[in-house]
Amino acid sequence: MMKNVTLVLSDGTRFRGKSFGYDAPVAGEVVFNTAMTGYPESLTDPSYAGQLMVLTYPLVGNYGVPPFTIEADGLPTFMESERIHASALIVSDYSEEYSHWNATESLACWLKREHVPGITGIDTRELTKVLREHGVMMGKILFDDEPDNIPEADYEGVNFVDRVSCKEVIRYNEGAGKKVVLVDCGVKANIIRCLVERGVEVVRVPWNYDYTDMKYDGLFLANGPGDPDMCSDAVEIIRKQMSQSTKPICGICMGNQLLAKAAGAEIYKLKYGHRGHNQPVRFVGTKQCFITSQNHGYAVDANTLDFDWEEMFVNMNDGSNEGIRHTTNPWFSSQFHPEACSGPVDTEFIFDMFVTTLR
Ligand SMILES: NC(=O)CC[C@H](N)C(=O)O
Repeated sequence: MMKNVTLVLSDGTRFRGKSFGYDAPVAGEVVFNTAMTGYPESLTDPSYAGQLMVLTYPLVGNYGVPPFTIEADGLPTFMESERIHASALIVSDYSEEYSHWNATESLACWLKREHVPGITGIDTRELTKVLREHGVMMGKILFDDEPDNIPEADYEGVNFVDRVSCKEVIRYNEGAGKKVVLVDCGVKANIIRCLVERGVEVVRVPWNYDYTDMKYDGLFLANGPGDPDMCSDAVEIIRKQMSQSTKPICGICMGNQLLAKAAGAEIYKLKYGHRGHNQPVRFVGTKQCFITSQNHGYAVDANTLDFDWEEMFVNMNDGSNEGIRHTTNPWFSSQFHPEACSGPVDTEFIFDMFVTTLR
């Protein structure tokens, strides 16, 4: 029997639903994602740490969950990390039946095993309208048969990157050729896969590791959860690296924000963020538009970029920054996810640009 639950937003708005995942109350930042598919990838994306993920696509669970297998290179075959990072999943209509060639279990089983609450029967269209008007809010999932005795969650003041980053150095593709230091703020596996596939050696280091005395050919700044202002240690190290050499640097999402901060620019919080598979971005200086996969709540204030930096991509919906580049050095980054997983793969050329600059 599914238990009755209530989702309570910080402005007091309530939504009634049923629990289909792990039965436990939870609090976090409520954010919506407009993608039609990709719940295994999104749930395991470490950038969702601390967030209750609302899917606007109504029917969820109908293709089940792929197996958790690990490849010879140490990366999961179908997931973006070792576990679910989102604090909960909120859907309109959970499908108990599932069918897919690669499914080995249901979404409900997976959520239960990973101790992650999932709720269904929520009017996600109404909920999304509330979040769009008000902006993202903190929220709680409460069980009707239990008193509200969980503490309010904090989001902005928490260093989620420190929680999800690796704790020691991990190497992939050793001896392959050009060596890339990957700063793990909460890296998605497909960023590593995209680098490994292009024949580079990847040295994955914790977010606050000082790599500036190491021997390597390029620096890659990964995605990660929470407020980039929590990562000043990483910013200082990037700044040190930029003052020492003109080695190539590339960043994705949190990586874009950290590179911008290292360059002296400011970050602000978007009203409700960009999460989904169909965010249009324009490649500045061209008439090319790409449909991109995104998951971020903060953005770079392009007006605060120094004279030797410029915008590389701009969001065509709201004009916000989607990437920056240095005017002379091979330093650039994207706010969107060129590695997809899930979402369109049209911007994977960012990895080619980076690997070309290494050579
Ligand atoms: N996917 C990411 O790297 C997200 C970056 C940052 N946590 C944000 O929300 O903007």
